[in-house]
Amino acid sequence: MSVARSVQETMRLPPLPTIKDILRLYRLRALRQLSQNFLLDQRLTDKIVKAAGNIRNSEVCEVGPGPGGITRSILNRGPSQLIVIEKDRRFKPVLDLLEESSNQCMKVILGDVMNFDMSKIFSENKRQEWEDCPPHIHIIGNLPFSVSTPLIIRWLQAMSERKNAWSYGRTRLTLTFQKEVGERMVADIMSAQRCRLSVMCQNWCTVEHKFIIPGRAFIPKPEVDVSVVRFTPLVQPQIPLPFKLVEKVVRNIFGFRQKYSIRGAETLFPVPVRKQLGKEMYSLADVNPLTRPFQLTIEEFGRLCQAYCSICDRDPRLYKYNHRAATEEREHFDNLYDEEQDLIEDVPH
Ligand SMILES: C[S@@+](CC[C@H](N)C(=O)[O-])C[C@H]1O[C@@H](n2cnc3c(N)ncnc32)[C@H](O)[C@@H]1O
Repeated sequence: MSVARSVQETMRLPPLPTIKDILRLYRLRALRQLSQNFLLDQRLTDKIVKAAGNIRNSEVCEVGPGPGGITRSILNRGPSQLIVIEKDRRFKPVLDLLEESSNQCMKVILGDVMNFDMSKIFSENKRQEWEDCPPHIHIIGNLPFSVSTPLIIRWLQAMSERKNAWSYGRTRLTLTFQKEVGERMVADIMSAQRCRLSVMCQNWCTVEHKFIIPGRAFIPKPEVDVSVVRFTPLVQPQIPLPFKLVEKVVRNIFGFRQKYSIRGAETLFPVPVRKQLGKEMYSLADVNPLTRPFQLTIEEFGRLCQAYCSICDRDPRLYKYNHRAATEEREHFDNLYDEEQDLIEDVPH
């Protein structure tokens, strides 16, 4: 019998707080005041944890445990360690009770997951080389939608730099998102949902849309349904370039979703040279400028990013150009290139 199993069998977890308990605990009339949607149905919390894969003897970090529904399902599956990171200190007493019953398997950390550095929280012996199998470390969470989407962007960047939890190797993530966001993350080319998020997620990860939880399963019920999505970082991203650079090119190209993709690519450059450099970028990349953004494969985005780099390496000031910057900064660039264009045109051919 494994150590994890014997620990699990002696564990007596306190019952999950009921809706009434939560209302009483927080002296609330309505749960809506907490701006959170809780999952108190154990069949569903078990299903989320199962979607993460086999976590027995693994180290797990749960983000946003709240009253601990998913936490219980994690503990019941026998991890060797569970660290939970919760921002709202009102959940601390409930989580402390769970910690006490967990045979020292669980640790509660009050903190904001957006700025939390996980590069030291797991055991050293769990580290794996990036090229090896993913480590026996899992991150699981049902966070508010307003947190989970910016968080995954931040974490994709951390993965690309092998920082944070990804200093341990290709740590897997199982998270919930608003259904439409989850569908965008896995959207293929030509699909209506294909967007910047699809390209960014799929460039660094294998993304699996596991299942949908109807909004009515949550308390209080959100207006939308919820997707459970699992991310496994790729050994080699399809576009092996810095995150910020890829993000900039993909964001600009999707800036005009229904237009020819070259229209968005042109906004990477100051107005006076925009048409000319946009054309050069597509020619260098050997991509048809009349494709729409959602028709471009990640490989084509990769060639466009490489072409953008070649153009900027010739004139590194271009790397700094941002067509969404404050008017003053943008105009500075536009005037600069306007004057230079005049000079070029004045030179006799
Ligand atoms: C939607 S509730 C879900 C709670 C629980 N996981 C469940 O499924 O019932 C989200 C939880 O995330 C916590 N949370 C929100 N923002 C957070 C952040 N930035 N860092 C850590 N926890 C956060 C909230 O306090 C809340 O407990």
